[in-house]
Amino acid sequence: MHSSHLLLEEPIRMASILEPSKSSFFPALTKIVGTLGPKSRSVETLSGCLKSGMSVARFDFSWGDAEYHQETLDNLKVAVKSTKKLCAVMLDTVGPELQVINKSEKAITLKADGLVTLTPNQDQEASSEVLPINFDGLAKAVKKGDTIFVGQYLFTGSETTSVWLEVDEIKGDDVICLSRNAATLAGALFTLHASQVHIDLPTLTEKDKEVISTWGVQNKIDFLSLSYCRHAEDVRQTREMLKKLGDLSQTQIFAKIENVEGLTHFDEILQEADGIILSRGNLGIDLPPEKVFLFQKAALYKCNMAGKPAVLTRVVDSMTDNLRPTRAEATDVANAVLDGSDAILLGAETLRGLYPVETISIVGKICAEAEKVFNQDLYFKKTVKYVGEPMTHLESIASSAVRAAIKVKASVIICFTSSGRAARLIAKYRPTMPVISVVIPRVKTNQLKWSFSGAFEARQSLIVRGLFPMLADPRHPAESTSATNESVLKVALDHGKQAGVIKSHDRVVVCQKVGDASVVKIIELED
Ligand SMILES: Nc1ncnc2c1ncn2[C@@H]1O[C@H](COP(=O)(O)OP(=O)(O)O)[C@@H](O)[C@H]1O
Ligand SMILES: C=C(OP(=O)(O)O)C(=O)O
Ligand SMILES: [K+]
Ligand SMILES: [Mg+2]
Repeated sequence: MHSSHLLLEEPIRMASILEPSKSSFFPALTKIVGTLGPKSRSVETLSGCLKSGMSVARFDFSWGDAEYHQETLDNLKVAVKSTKKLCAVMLDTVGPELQVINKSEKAITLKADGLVTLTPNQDQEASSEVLPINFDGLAKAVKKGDTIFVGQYLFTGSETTSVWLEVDEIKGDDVICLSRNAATLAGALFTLHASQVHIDLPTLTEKDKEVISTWGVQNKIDFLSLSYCRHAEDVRQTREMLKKLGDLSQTQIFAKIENVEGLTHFDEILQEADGIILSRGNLGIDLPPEKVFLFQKAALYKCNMAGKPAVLTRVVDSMTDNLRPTRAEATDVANAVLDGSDAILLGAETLRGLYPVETISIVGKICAEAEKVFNQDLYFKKTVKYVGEPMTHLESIASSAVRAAIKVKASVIICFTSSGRAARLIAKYRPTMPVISVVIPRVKTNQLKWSFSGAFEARQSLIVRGLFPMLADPRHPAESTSATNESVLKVALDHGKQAGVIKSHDRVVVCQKVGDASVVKIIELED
């Protein structure tokens, strides 16, 4: 059993597999993003989600109005306060998503080998023969033989509510399709995916812009998930827009790659974006099944080398209705970690699933097991080689901190940072222990009032593998004199001890600036 991503050089003792894992304060280094909805919006459930390891909450504006999402977010804030677990907020756009309009919400039955017409005429009632859609350019975009997929929002693939259509004929603005399987479309929202077809709609729609500039601004969103990102220009335009929205100039843009168009422009998109979401729900139907794993591995590698966080979606769909993942899903979660994901995004599982808390907990446990056998040594060498020489000073410091921490078996790395850059660079080298990133607030002014930076930077590390933020007291001056360094370090150590990640006699690696010099120091605790 030899795989370069695994640290299993010796044949492992089978009995050791059965040894129970030690529980720790941090369920896993890998982060979990939960999509919030009907089954995950009470304060009680949200508290459970936070305690079991969700550190980013995703609000998907493909459905639901601003008021509904606000109620959920307000409950989340209550849960954050009572559990004392930080959680970042991600707004997910609608983008050029095609949807079936079923006003009556009556169930629609489609027969295998039956014909069904997709029409932009929304005055027509949805029925077994006609499905009205929200886009009038489909007839021009597809041709006979193309594949179109219609499924329940966040379809899991195992429902009988999704249908595979083959384009049979184009008639004016209508597209007549042959249904390849029988299905009953039940529910309020159906999305439509035309495989490998360019949809001539903007990546950021008017509705998206409105939601971002109202709901997004009010809630100071940490992340914008840019659905159906297809070009680097999509990210640049979104960035321009955010810049004009006050605090949102600090919002990070995560480009969601969901189709072949995004895959084709992946390198340029990665350069512009702050992070990437590999949206396997849609990619899994846009790509031939045998190619999905290849894109996953290649894209994660590129994100890792660029030092940008990568999020993978759709890992345990079957847990929407079940307490245990399938064997394939359980293995898939572990492989996501070994392939280099920073975070796992749960969709239907937390949104409308029966077991949101249990799902987060099980995914976290699988991630933690996989992290233990991740071949950090090989990964580290590969990354150093990729970066080449000369390294920037900061990158050299960051990689040295990780190397030192592993050599002395440190229990944590404590990294001082204001912009978050140093902590992100440490995470890039995938330390095997948690990194407490102590974000030192900086005073800023817009000539009207004073405020402190740091909150965005702290929350934005909640999506990066291994980083656990702590916001330092703003009364500590930002300049790094040795007296302030010592007092902030003491607070960080106390925080680590309270959390149970640091014990007496542990070694801790600290990365900070002393005067003008960046230093990595190793401290050994007494009691
Ligand atoms: N307020 C601070 N006190 C002590 N050291 C700091 C502080 N802020 C950053 N550092 C250290 O300075 C170096 C540069 O880190 P970086 O995150 O790029 O800083 P900045 O926030 O100034 O961009 C790193 O070694 C980091 O640990
Ligand atoms: C998360 C996904 O997308 P959506 O925004 O449609 O839920 C996905 O396709 O994997
Ligand atoms: K969406
Ligand atoms: Mg999707």
